[in-house]
Amino acid sequence: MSKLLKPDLCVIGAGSGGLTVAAAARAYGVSVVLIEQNKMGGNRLNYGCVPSKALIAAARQVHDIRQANRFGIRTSAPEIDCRAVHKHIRGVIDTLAPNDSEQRLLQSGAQVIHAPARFFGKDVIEAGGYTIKARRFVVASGSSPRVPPIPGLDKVDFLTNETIFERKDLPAKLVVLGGGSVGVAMAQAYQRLGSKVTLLELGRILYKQDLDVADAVVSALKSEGVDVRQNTSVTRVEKGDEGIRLHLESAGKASVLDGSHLLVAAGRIPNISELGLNAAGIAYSPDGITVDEGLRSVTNSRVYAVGDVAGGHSTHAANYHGGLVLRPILFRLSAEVRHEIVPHVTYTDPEIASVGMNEGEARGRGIEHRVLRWNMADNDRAQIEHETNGFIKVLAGKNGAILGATIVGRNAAELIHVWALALSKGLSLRDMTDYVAPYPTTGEIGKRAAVTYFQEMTRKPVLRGLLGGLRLFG
Ligand SMILES: Cc1cc2nc3c(=O)[nH]c(=O)nc-3n(C[C@H](O)[C@H](O)[C@H](O)COP(=O)(O)OP(=O)(O)OC[C@H]3O[C@@H](n4cnc5c(N)ncnc54)[C@H](O)[C@@H]3O)c2cc1C
Ligand SMILES: NC(=O)c1ccc[n+]([C@@H]2O[C@H](COP(=O)([O-])OP(=O)(O)OC[C@H]3O[C@@H](n4cnc5c(N)ncnc54)[C@H](O)[C@@H]3O)[C@@H](O)[C@H]2O)c1
Repeated sequence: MSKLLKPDLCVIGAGSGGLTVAAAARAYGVSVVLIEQNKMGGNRLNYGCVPSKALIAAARQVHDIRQANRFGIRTSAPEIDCRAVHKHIRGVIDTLAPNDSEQRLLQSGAQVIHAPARFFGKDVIEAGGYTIKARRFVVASGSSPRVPPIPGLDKVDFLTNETIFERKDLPAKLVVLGGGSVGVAMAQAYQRLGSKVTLLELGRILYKQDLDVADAVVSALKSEGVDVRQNTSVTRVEKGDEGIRLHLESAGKASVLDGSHLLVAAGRIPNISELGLNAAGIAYSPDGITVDEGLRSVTNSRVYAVGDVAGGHSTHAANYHGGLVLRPILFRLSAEVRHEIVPHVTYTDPEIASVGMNEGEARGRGIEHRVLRWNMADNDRAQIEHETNGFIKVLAGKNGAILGATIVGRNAAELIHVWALALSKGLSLRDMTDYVAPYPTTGEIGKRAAVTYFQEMTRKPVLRGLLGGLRLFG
């Protein structure tokens, strides 16, 4: 006999999206039941952002040591202690875990159930011996690694983001399948740590980025020794002498590639199949739960969806979604997702950070634009730091409107903040020149790019004539 709970709000999933909703709702005193079937903190803490960035940080240290001679500092080749690297990754997760813990939610007054949740009606969920009838539901069930239907893949061992960070040893010959944000970052990190990495991509690497942006990363990967193969498909996988053998096809030519390990980073699938969505009349597609602009299910008005299951692709998108759905749920206010203000980052070196439209999108949509560009090589701080690989591209619309910005370079994600704010607040290129930038900083590239928008104006004969006239007055 299951116990009946009747909270105001029931949240499925304790990842970034679900935790944001649950914690904020509790802060307003709303009764909340949160259901999580696996680890608190979801993908971000356990299998995604945190462990991957911790690994990348370790790999960056190795790279920087190898590059130290640029500053006149001689070092010997760094020795990598894989167990200690794993301990560092684990340590970061353990340090951050209390923020997402059950204890913290319990202290806030939420009830946490550890079990798979499933809808059994329009407003009923069952989980772990409880029946939960809530006024509103938020589905924040996230996504899982997509495993492509490659013959033989189901018969060999392969790694995904859910298993690779658990390893205490280094894959000797790592094959990475998929050249999206995850694949490229992992390929570079493992190569830096000492693996021999091959990166396989069906189409082009980082296909959502402009070609010049993606090329900056491809060149960096190649220069560091990663074997990058684009437009390459895997026709079959089997066990091989070294661990795994992949049969490849590229431009009509077949070849064979042996590796010790295979990392599948070929995209994500939303976690919807176990939720009983049909029983609740919740419409869905292969992309996730079908929601309106306010993230409400288009077919069940009691239900909202946030994060990866609602088409988000990042922790910050999940957090943003989480904050947004509280407006209608708690205050009966309207809400609308502004997709154009959500930044995207690829954590390679150089890093790629963007917000708003890129050049390809503007062209594809026939939107009038100008590209304002400033190279890292023309920035004093970048020269000082020997980090000259990269640039900023700002997309200017009519009357100095900002359509988007993409930054390529070390710590680009830190530099995109101001552009994310600009898009969020509707600032103009004039605004982006109208502040004092500290010198020497790489952030100056943004202001320099924005200034180029006004260069034509300084050459206008009318303005020059006016200046000449003013000089006559002494
Ligand atoms: C390798 C990697 C690196 C990444 N790095 C970054 C990064 O640096 N920055 C960034 O912003 N994004 C990054 N992302 C993306 C980011 O991790 C996700 O977008 C984010 O975690 C999504 O949060 P979420 O709350 O939607 O889902 P999740 O974090 O996936 O949480 C969903 C939770 O729901 C639970 N759940 C699912 N179904 C049920 C059910 N039926 N009952 C109960 N519980 C259920 C799951 O167990 C899970 O804990 C990365 C992704 C990967 C794979
Ligand atoms: N900072 C961030 O916001 C951040 C950082 C990392 C990841 N993420 C998110 O995590 C998610 C997962 O990233 P991802 O890189 O796995 O997915 P992705 O969809 O970005 O890229 C997957 C790539 O795999 C390729 N691919 C698919 N099948 C293949 C096959 N059979 N052989 C070779 N290549 C194949 C695709 O062509 C594509 O380029 C994305 O939604 C991403 O936005 C976000």
